[in-house]
Amino acid sequence: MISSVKPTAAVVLEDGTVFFGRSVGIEGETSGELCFNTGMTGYQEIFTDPSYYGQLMVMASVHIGNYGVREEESESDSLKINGLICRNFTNRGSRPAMDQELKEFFKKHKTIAIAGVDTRALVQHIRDFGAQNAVVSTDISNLEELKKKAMSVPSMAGLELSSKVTCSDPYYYGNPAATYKVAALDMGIKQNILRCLAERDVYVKVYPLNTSFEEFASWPCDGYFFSNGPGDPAAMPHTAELVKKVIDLGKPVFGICLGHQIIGLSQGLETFKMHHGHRGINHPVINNSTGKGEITSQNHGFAVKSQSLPTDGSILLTHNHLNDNTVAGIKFKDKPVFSVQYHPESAPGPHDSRYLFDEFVNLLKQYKS
Ligand SMILES: NC(=O)CC[C@H](N)C(=O)O
Repeated sequence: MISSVKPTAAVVLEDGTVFFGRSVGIEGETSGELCFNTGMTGYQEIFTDPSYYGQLMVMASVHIGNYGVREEESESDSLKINGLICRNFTNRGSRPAMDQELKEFFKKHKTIAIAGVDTRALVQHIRDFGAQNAVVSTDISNLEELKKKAMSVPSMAGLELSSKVTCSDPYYYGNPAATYKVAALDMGIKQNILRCLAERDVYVKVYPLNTSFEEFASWPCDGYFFSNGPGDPAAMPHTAELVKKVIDLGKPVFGICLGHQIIGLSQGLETFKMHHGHRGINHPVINNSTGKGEITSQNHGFAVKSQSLPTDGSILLTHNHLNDNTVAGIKFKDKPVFSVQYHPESAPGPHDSRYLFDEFVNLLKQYKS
C-alpha cells in the first residue's frame, strides 16, 4: 500500500491482480480495457478523446486535477473514458482560467475515478503482461466476484466502437466561404482536428459513420478526411469498403489513427493488436523522406502490419515509430492519399507534426488547380 488511507475502491484485473485505492467521485462499478497514458499534462483532452471509449485510463503522471477543467478545451462533448485510475487526485485545482474542478467534471459525466493507486506498479504490470480487461469498483466486499466480471468483459480485439461515438447527423465546421472543402467521416473525431483544418482555410462537412458512399461522395468537395476513433479497425469492413471507393475517386485523402488503419485495410493491408499500445505525448517518430525526427502525441492499441505493405512500392512507408519500428505513416505512390498512426493535431502534445495538415492543404490546392 502506498497510502495509509483505508482502501474504498479497487481495480481488479482479469488475471486476478488487485490494486487498491479510494473513490474520488461517484460510487459504482465500471469495466473496460486497461491502458496507460504517460502524458505529464493534457488530462482533460485525454479523458474527452472519443478514441478512448471503452477503456479504463491509468495515468502514469502522478498529479491529476491540479489545473482543473476548462470546458472549451475538451476534445468532444463528454468524458469518453470508462473510468480513471490515478495516484494523486487534486480536489482543488489552481488555474485562473479553469471553469470547474476535475472532480465536478467526473460527477457531471457520471464517470468513476479512483485515486491512491500504486499506478507505477500498475503501469509496469500492463507493460510487462500486456493490455487486459479489468473492473473498477467502489464496492470491494467481494473481490472474487469482481475478478469473474473482469474475465467476462469483451476483448477489445474484434470490437467496433465508432458507432457509439460518431455524430448522429451531418454538420459543418469552419467558414463556409473558405477556399477548400473537405468531407470528413466522423469515427470519433477530435475537436482539434477540425480546428487545424479550419485554421488552414478548410470548410469541413462532418458525416456520421453509417453514411453511404453515395451520400459521402455527393458533397462537392476538394478532398476527404478519415478520423481517429475507438475500437478494432478490423471490425469495420463496411467502412473499409467506403474508404476504398472514396480513394478511387482520385481526390486528396488524409487519415489519422483509426482513419490511417482503415485506409490500410481498404487496400488489403492488415492490422494487429499491439502488446500494450502507444499512449502519451512524447513518442518519437522518424519521417523517412526527410530523415528528421518528430516528437508526437499517440493513442493507439492497434497498428498496420509492416509485413503486409505491398512489395511493388505502390504504398510507401513514410514514417516509423522509433521505439519499436512499427508503421507510423504511409503514402500512396500514384494517388494523393496519405495517413499517420499518430496525432498531428496533438491536443495534448507537441506541435511538431502540424506540417501534415499543411501537406494535406497543398494536395487540395494542387487538386483544385
Ligand atoms: N486514436 C485512434 O484513432 C485509435 C485507433 C484504434 N482504436 C486503436 O486503438 O488503435
